[in-house]
Amino acid sequence: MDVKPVTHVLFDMDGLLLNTEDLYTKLFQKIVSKYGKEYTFDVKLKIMGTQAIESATMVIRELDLPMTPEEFLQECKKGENIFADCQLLPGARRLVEHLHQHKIPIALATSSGEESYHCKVDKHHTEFFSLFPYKTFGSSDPSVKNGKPHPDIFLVTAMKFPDKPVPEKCLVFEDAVNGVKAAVAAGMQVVMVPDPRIDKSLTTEATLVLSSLEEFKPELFGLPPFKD
Ligand SMILES: O=c1[nH]cc([C@@H]2O[C@H](COP(=O)(O)O)[C@@H](O)[C@H]2O)c(=O)[nH]1
Repeated sequence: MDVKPVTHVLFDMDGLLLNTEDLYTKLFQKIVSKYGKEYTFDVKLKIMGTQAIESATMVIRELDLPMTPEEFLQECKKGENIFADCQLLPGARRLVEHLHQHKIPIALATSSGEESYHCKVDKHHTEFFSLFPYKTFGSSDPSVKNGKPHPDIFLVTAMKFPDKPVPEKCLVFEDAVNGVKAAVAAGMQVVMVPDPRIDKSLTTEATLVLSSLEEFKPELFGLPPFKD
């Protein structure tokens, strides 16, 4: 594990900061059940981290659904209140507040669109996400030409920092294989906190693999250590 010091930190959102992946599974299963299909983890694995229209296109193709991506996204929109009471994942608050207190530049880089972000954040997490001065919403940001696993979203987000860090100085936190691939393609180091169902062989591109953000030691990447 070849670890280099970093100065800027970029966070994925779904499945990394927020426990929305189980909710996505419930939402997608509800939609595909109408066609007698099962939203398996194998299918989910391919879709996690991709942008809305790509997610819809892939699930339709994988499960052979008789609908257009637009129709699928309309169905998702009808069920989006499922995200309203989502929770922060263990370790997320402590890590983000710690970096904020130590004035480490941080940003949010989620493939979700801005509208989807608000469904997840507005009820309980506005104050927490106000700690991120820079945010990129892949599904609704035209400057993100290609979604994860392409590097665009992380390169676009890094350019939002006034001091324009080089990719090597950026550390990405991700849960999805597509997100890790995007970070590596962007030339950034990446800490992966994968769903336990993800096969170990799919985590080898990450700089470091943790089972929870609670395990993270900032000093490993030259960041200020936790006091406690
Ligand atoms: O079961 C699913 N998980 C995740 C996604 C997609 O993964 C992205 C999660 O964004 P991120 O991990 O970059 O925060 C969202 O765009 C969402 O559409 C999905 O479609 N289905």
